[in-house]
Amino acid sequence: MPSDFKSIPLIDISPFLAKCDDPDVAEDGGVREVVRQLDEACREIGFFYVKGHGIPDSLLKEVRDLTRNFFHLPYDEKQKIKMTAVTGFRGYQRVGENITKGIPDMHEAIDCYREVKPGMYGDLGKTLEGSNQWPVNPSNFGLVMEEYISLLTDLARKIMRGIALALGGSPDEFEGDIAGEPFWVMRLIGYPGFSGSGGPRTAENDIGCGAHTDYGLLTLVNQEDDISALQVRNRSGEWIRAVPIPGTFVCNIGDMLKIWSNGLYESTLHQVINASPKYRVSVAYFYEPNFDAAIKPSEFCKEKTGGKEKFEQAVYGKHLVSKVLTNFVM
Ligand SMILES: N=C(N)NCCCC[C@H](N)C(=O)O
Ligand SMILES: O=C(O)CCC(=O)C(=O)O
Ligand SMILES: [Fe+2]
Repeated sequence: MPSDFKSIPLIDISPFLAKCDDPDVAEDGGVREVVRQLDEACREIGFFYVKGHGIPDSLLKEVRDLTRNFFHLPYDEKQKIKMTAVTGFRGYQRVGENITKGIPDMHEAIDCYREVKPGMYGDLGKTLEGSNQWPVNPSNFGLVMEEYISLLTDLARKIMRGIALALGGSPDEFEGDIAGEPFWVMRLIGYPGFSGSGGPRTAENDIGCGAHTDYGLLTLVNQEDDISALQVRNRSGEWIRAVPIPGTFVCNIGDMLKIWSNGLYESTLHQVINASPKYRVSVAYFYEPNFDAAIKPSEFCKEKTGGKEKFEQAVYGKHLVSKVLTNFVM
């Protein structure tokens, strides 16, 4: 359960990043302070901002600019990389194609996943087999995105080392069988501005992305600097805004970390409503377990939470595929 938080904390992770791969990482004072802040944010909220993450501001902006420019192209151009079951659900989906709890979301997106080669995970992986579809214009689109993905994969792996320490484990708790071969998902998302001309606002025309939790371990959202649209639900059901803080990522916990920590950390409900007249883009990167990892409450988290398993084991890839298949009707 999240608490009745009213705002989301900002954590400067630079002291931790400097030491996170050292064998004696847990002994450093600066590291311990970052770990304490991570623990508090993950227990009470499931969301936090990070700064001091080392990803240049210029790259964060370039990725958003490429995304925005693509969505501003005519539909004919965008549908050249259309997402279908045949493309392994990779590619472009238009506004209203993604569905959350039965209601079409008011966003368009390009969905990307770590490559899945034919037969790689047997039947489990079939749905997502394929490689990503990048727009051909501008010609560096795919390269920039792949560079970004590789930097974020490394950053997320490091933050997960901090989270492992925050839970009271060893730093490499999530490496090996859990996330030694991390799957990742990335969504380039565009939310049309609210025009006010389509009549009164209803759930059907208002919600950029309906209330949901994320599926994996840790999400890093690169959002627009000047539009506040992402909202996070606290214990009383109030929606607290994750107002943009330029140069930061909004991070949040996914379902697999909730299970692994036996509920010590929560995957918190969130939604997106773009009430501004301006078009909003965001780029959400999801750091996930190994595709075929079976995730269950860890022994030491179980001990800390009364000794009983609160959640059943889940195979990450199965969880993801079941979501993908209900997010789109095709
Ligand atoms: N890979 C992640 N986490 N994607 C989040 C998308 C959330 C919306 C989706 N229709 C849903 O209902 O889950
Ligand atoms: O656009 C955002 O700020 C968040 C998007 C999100 O929650 C998601 O794609 O899972
Ligand atoms: Fe989300």
